[in-house]
Amino acid sequence: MAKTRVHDLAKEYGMSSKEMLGHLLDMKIPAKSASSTLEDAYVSIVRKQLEPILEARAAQIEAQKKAAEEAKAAEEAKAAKKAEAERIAAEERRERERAEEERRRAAAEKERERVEAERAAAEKKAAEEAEKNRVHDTAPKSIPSFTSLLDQIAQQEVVLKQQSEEAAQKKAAGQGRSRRAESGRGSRHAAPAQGAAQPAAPGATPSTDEASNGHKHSKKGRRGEGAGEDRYSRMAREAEAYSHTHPHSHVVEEARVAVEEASRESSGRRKRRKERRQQQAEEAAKEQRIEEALANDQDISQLDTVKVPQGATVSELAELLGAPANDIIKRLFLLGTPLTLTESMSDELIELVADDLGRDVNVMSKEEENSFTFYDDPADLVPRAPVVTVMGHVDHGKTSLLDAIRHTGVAEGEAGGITQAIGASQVSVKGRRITFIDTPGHETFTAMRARGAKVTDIVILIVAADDGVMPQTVESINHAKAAGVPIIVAVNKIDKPGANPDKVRQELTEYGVVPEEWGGQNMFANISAKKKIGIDDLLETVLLQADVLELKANPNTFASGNVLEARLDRGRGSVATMLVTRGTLHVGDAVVAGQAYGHVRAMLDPKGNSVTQAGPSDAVEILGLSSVPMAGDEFRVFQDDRDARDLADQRALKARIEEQNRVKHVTLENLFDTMADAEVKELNLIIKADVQGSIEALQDSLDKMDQSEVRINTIHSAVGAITETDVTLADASNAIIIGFGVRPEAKARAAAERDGVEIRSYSVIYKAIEDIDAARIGMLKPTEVEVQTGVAEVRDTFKVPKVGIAAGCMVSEGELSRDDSVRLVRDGIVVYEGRIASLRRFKDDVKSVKAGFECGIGLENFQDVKPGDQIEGYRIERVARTE
Ligand SMILES: Nc1nc2c(ncn2[C@@H]2O[C@H](COP(=O)(O)OP(=O)(O)OP(=O)(O)O)[C@@H](O)[C@H]2O)c(=O)[nH]1
Repeated sequence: MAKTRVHDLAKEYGMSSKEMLGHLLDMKIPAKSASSTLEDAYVSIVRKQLEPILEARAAQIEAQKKAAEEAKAAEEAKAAKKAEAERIAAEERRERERAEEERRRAAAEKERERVEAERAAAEKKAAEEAEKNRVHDTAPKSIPSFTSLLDQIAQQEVVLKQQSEEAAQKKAAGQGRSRRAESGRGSRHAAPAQGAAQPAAPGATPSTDEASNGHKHSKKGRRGEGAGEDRYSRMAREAEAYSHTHPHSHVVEEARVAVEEASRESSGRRKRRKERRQQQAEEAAKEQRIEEALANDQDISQLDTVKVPQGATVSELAELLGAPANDIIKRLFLLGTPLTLTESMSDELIELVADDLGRDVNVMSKEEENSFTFYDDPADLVPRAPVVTVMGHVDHGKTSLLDAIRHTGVAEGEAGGITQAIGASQVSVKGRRITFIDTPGHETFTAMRARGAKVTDIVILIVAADDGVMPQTVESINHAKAAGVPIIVAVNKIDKPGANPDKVRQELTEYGVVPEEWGGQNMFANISAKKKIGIDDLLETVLLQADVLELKANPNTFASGNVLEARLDRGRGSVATMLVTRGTLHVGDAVVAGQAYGHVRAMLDPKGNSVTQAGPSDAVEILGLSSVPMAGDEFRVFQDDRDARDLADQRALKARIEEQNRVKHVTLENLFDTMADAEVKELNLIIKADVQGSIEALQDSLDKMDQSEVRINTIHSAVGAITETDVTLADASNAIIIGFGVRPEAKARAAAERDGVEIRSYSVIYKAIEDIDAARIGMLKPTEVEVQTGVAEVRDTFKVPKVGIAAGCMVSEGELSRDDSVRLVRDGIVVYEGRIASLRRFKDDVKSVKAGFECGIGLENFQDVKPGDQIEGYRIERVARTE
């Protein structure tokens, strides 16, 4: 059903998420935060209820909009009116100036005419006088001479010129700047234009005009006068005058605002363009992600989800979500879980905070986090062998079936008849290969079996015909179904009297496993693993199922796949069984698997043959890794050695930080429980084992224990010897260290003694479970306690008649007694557990040897002693239970 998020709905209604959440609360509709989703039914209720509110809001918004528009229009009208008034005033002023100029010019003309008339009159009078003098032959002394008259005229002309120049200067004072501002027009060209501002005097003589303009103007300039004032000059003058008279004019202001707006718009456009480009790039990237996800059969609905590693710190989460760390701290505080930046968060907290922020997160386990995604062109894919896992109830015949398939005697060699680690084998049927992953069969190995189903293509469910469907049969079905792996049923032990294969078929239908012949999906084969009946038929069925699945992979690329099992081998170091799922793995390749890194030094196929390469669906054991990866870790080859090393280093660093944080790890659950039940006791454990399978088996059993009174916390678990770091961690967190098939290093033992940390070692898983259970009931009131007696270091070995190989030792700690139980430890791994066959000092049998003395030790039924080994002595002391 389609769902709508609260914040989307809020946005649609133009309200904040908070407001919407308030409405939802009023309507009693459950919604936690802005990102909570609402069912369609709720959404329609919300729409109905919010209708009146919406209408009122819409009306309000409309009214506001209208008022704003009206105010804007009024403002505009006012501005226009003001501008018009100013324009009219400017026009009037210009008109006045023009009239004044006209008047001045008319006066000057009148004056010139008067002077001209006077001059003419004077000339006439002078001429008459001269005629008179000539007639009377005497020169009258009182009559002005012609020269003086000319001088008089000249003086009058100077006055006229001065008047004219004054007028011109007055005008020029207002025009000078605008002329200079006039682009492409020099002042020499603009100057004649000022004369042209007045109506040109048709009768004006060149001399008069030149006199008024200082005789500087060219003919061209004078021609311009006739065409009226230059347009640009006038505009400039007007603008200048306007800006002077109206220094804060709204027009100027409006222009400035308009320019700003325009530039803002252009930067806004740029921003929008950039955003659009970004959006397009994001969409393209998303499309590609979707294509790749589809090609890899992934869930595309998860693409917008932020991936957060399990145990992320507050600052890491902030960075991943792109949210301020303070914001997250605040939210955590409100949730009642105050954490600092460097403290890690539980899965629930991460999800709660992210939900609060309206984000989708996927809290990834280490396995998921370390997984790689590859994309192959379909053209590069070629058919590959099926990978098969045999599952079923204990003793229904898994080992016998694998044995029958391999024609080897594995079942007889197995300690206690229980397969304890994932191995792999490969068989060839009709020229086609099938890879088998050998999963363990006891109930405690459920976790590992689940992983077996994950890496496999087909599950063979083995059901004993005499026993029928049992609890682990059902579990196996569930695991296979959860992993989406098809099930082929092998009905075993059909050789037994009373075997009823059809009854098995009938029972299985209840669990959705229906034979093809009955119209179902599952292929069935009746077999006898012991008598090797029907095995070929079963294998052919497997090939048939593989054909249906059309299994393919690209072999021509760098290799990747999964670690099936890994352990620390005393001679060879880290040994890992890898299943190649893609590409081809070569000797010499740089590999990263979990935190382990290294070059493939050597490769062995399931038969123990040395090989140089392994392709898709091949399982190989590889040597050369720096440390022991975890079963289930993904591995991949890097072309550049440095990349491989960097990735492994990063992961190791991250793991260390997480481990440090784990001690102060807080979960909501813890918090609530502690508050609810202050009496709750906790048993903290650190589990170290020789193989990952043992850890998972132990953990699985622990999880099933009743933890209502005592909570069992595994604060750390890993493959390898018990180290000083483990003891430090145990000390800091008040934990007990459980060693399964491993022993503490000398430094670790010393630290444990110093700090009072308890280390308990086991070789049988059930014993460990039993002890922990006992501890849980009585909060560690064990009936048996192991007491360490002494430790001897093997310096040399020698042959002793009847005893075999004996060890020349130096007792380094305590006192070793003849009756002590012992274990032989090599590189932190328990190689042997048993008793002392002989204890001697210089050929004499002795009862005990103290620290600092040499001795010869022979072990019961064990000859493989090597220099450097440690022999640890211990006694089991019984302690009476007090309850
Ligand atoms: N009669 C008969 N006995 C069988 C057959 N297959 C296995 N068995 C016996 O059943 C017992 C259990 O067989 P396993 O192969 O060890 O069974 P498993 O499921 O591997 O057991 P775990 O490893 O303990 O989970 C052994 O004693 C086998 O000899 C069969 O086809 N017929």
